[in-house]
Amino acid sequence: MLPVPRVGIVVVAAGSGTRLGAGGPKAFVGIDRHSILRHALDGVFAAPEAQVVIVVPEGREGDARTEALEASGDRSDLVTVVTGGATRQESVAAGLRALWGDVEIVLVHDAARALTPPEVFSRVVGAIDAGADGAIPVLPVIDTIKRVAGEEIVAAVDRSELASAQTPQGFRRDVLDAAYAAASAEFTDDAALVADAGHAVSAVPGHPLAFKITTAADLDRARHLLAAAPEPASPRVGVGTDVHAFGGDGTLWLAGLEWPGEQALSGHSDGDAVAHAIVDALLAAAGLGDIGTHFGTDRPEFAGAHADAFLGRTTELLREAGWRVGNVSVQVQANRPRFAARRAEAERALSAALGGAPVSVSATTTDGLGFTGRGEGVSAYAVALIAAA
Ligand SMILES: Nc1ccn([C@@H]2O[C@H](COP(=O)(O)OP(=O)(O)OP(=O)(O)O)[C@@H](O)[C@H]2O)c(=O)n1
Ligand SMILES: C[C@](O)(CO)[C@H](O)COP(=O)(O)O
Repeated sequence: MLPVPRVGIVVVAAGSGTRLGAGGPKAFVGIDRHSILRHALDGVFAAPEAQVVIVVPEGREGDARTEALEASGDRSDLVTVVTGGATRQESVAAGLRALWGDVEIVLVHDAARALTPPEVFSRVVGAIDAGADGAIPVLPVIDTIKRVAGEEIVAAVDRSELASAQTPQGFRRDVLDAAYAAASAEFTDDAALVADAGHAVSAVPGHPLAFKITTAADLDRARHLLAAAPEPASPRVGVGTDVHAFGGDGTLWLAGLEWPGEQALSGHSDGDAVAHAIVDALLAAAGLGDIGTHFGTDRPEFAGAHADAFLGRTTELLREAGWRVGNVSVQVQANRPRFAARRAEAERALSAALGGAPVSVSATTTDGLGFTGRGEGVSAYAVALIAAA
C-alpha cells in the first residue's frame, strides 16, 4: 500500500488560449512533439511526490488522462482529471474539490508555465512547511514601469517594490479552501484571493523558465529553448557520499542488509549510508539534485525507510527523466560491520533494489584514523554510471 501524498498539485489547463490564437485550448498545443500540458506534467512529476489534479476544458478529459499516463510513469494512481470552468478561478475551485482528504499542502500551477523546473515546486512546498500560510515564486521586475492613463504617462513606479508572480502558488490546504469558499470577487491569481481573505503570502525565488506561454512569441521562445537544449550526453557518471554516526535505535541496517548484534546508525531513515551515497551518485549523474531534493526530512514516508525504498524511488526518478542505471560502485569506510562474509549478499540486495543493475561493494578501514577509525560512525563513497533509457 503506497503512502498517500500530503501535497496536492492542481494543474490548471482549461483555458481557451485566446491570446495565443492557436484555434484551440492552449494546453494541447504542441511545443515540440509534446504538448504544453505534457511538458508541464513532466515538471510536476519530477517534483516531490503529490496527488496531481489536472483541470481541462470539457471534452478533453480523455486527452489529459493520456498525457498524464505518459508523464507519470507508473504513478497514474496519483492522477485525477476534472473539467474546468469559465475562469481560471472557477477551474482552480473545480480542482480543489477533487483533492484527497489527506492532502495538507496545495500547489496551484498554470499548465501554461510548461517549462517550470522542479526545484521551484520544492521551494514553494519548503516555505509552507516552514510555516507560511501561502508562498509564491516571484522574479524581480527588470523593465522600467510606468503608471499610465490612456496614452498619458502619469508617473514612474518604483520597481524595487514590485515582483512578477509565477506559479506554482502554494498554500496550506485549510487556508486555500476557506479563502475559496469566502471569495466574492475574481482574482487573476490565488495569492490575491488568499490575501483578500486576510492571509499573508510569502515570496520564494522563481525561475526564468517558469514564464507563462501566453502569446505566439512565448510559444516560439519555448520552442527555441527546447530545441537548444542539448540531448544530455550518455553515458554519464555521478558521485555521492554519506556519513552516519552510530547510536541509533534498534538493529544496524547497512548496504541494504540487517546486521544483528551490531550498533545501529542514527538518522531520519535507517541511517544506511551506503544506500544514501548511491542515491546521491545516481541523482548527480542525472542532474536531478540530491537526496535532500527528493527524500528530505519533510517526507515522513521515508522515516525509518530502508535501502529498497530509497533506491527504488531513485530508479523511478531516473526512468521518468529518461535514464537507466548502468552500474554502481560503492566503498564503505568503517571499523564495523565486517563486510567480507556478506559482500556478495550486499551486492545482490543493492542490485535488486536498483532493478538488477550491477553493484560492486568494497570495504576498508582507516587504520584507526578519523571518526570512522575511532568507531564513531560510517562513511560511504559511491560512483554511478547511467545511460539514456
Ligand atoms: N477558464 C480557465 C482559464 C485559464 N485556465 C488556466 O490558467 C492558466 C493561466 O491562464 P492563461 O495563461 O490566461 O490561459 P488562457 O486563459 O488559456 O489564455 P487566454 O487568456 O489568452 O485565453 C493556464 O494554464 C490556463 O489553462 C484555466 O484552467 N481555466
Ligand atoms: C496565475 C498567474 O500565472 C500568475 O502570474 C497569472 O496571474 C495568470 O494570469 P492570466 O491573466 O490568467 O494569464
